[in-house]
Amino acid sequence: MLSHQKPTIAIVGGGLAGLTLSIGLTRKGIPHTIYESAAKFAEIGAGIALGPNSITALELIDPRIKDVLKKCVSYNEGLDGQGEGVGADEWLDIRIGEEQDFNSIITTIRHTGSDKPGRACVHRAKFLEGLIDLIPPSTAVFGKSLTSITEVPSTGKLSLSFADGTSATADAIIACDGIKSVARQNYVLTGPIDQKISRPVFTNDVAYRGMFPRDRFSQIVDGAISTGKGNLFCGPSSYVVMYPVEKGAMMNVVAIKNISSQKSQATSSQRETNWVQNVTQETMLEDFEGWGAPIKALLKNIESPQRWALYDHLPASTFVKGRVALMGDAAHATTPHQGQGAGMAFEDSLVLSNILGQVLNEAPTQESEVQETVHMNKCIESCLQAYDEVRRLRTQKVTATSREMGEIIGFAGKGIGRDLGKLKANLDVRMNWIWDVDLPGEITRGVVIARKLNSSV
Ligand SMILES: Cc1cc2nc3c(=O)[nH]c(=O)nc-3n(C[C@H](O)[C@H](O)[C@H](O)COP(=O)(O)OP(=O)(O)OC[C@H]3O[C@@H](n4cnc5c(N)ncnc54)[C@H](O)[C@@H]3O)c2cc1C
Repeated sequence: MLSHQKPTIAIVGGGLAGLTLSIGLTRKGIPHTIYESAAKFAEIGAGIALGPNSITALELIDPRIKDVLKKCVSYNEGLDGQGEGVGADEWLDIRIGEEQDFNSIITTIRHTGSDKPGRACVHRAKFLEGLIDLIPPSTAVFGKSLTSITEVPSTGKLSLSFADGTSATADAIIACDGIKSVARQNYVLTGPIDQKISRPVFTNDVAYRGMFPRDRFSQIVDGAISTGKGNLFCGPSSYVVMYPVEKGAMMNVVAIKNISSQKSQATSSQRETNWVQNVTQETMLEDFEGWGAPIKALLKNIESPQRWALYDHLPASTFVKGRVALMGDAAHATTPHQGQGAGMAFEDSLVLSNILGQVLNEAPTQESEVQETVHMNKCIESCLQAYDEVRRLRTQKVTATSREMGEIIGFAGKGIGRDLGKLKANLDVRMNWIWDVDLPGEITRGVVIARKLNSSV
């Protein structure tokens, strides 16, 4: 009797998607290797907000992530270490950012009816450090920049070629190589209609980022903005969001401007071919003319400002080709307006690691090595198809509604504009479908689909 063959899985990219998938696969006992192009795992020193769905996904991927979060998560001020207490359901205060009426409140967006706090924020680099500790040693190989994927008919394996001239083989490839994904452009989406879909699309939004020690922040805004919770200020075609990170020691600030109406020299898309540009403070401040003094003061205190062009993806017809799947930003990059890009990557990791874990582990042993390979490959394909079916529509809806969110909080929402009553009515409920997802139910749905596909001839 043959022993049961375990597939080898290649994860391309060790960002938040690749790392959480690796943790999930490890928990399910599925061997894998991460191929990362950089010399080490790295994240930028900015904050990231995690919705209730994101926290649930992380905790279900591996309960040890709870401990990682405990060490670095920040909740609204006054809540205990579990994020419980008065105001635990609050996500963001939405306020007017313009000089006139500065700081007047439009609404407080809340997440009600769940045990998860409405707001949880982490410092990216610190959170990443904690995740790295959960990856078994020798799981990752660095300096491996994927250039192409090919099938090897003689062995039934997939071959990964890297920029340094080396290659590797695997039974399945999960591409977590980010918004500019090579796997997306060169392997999964190569059909005639995929040219535009496979590449990132400039959304006409640009972002500026700042991080301030809490006391310094209070001094700059002269106490006008609370440091105890998340605040989002709205302005014309723009918004500025800020929230505490590092247990309240630091304040993360992100200022976003939609520049589609700035027609000065060339079209905005022609101008934003550089993803990150160094700009002068004057250029940055021009984008926030007419804003309240505390916001302008914050922007003035961002040293060496950089302007990040924001991109997302048009909806792909599939995330999967054979035994290669796209995950995280490689599959469905989104604007940050709903704070859900990483959250969707965590949900992907949870669903995919569980489908693979359950369905691969229950596959019956075959009589010959050849049959074993054929059966295992079919099983992998079924799992990836099921992942695609469960994850594609939800994640693409997040990308679409995120663009809408940007318009709404920039006073340009269709049928909403500057009507504060309509704005409140929309914002109060728009996140619920994202936050209230039944993740265990989604896993079960995926497993059922995979089993069904696997049993069909
Ligand atoms: C301004 C801004 C604010 C945001 N705020 C939030 C927020 O508050 N909440 C939230 O949930 N999300 C937020 N996001 C989105 C979030 O940052 C992303 O969705 C998330 O980081 C995607 O993770 P990823 O692992 O899929 O991709 P990435 O982080 O891009 O990681 C890709 C990895 O693959 C590697 N790689 C790339 N190409 C190759 C290759 N060819 N071969 C091998 N390795 C490769 C890279 O080095 C990298 O390590 C925000 C995004 C922006 C721009």
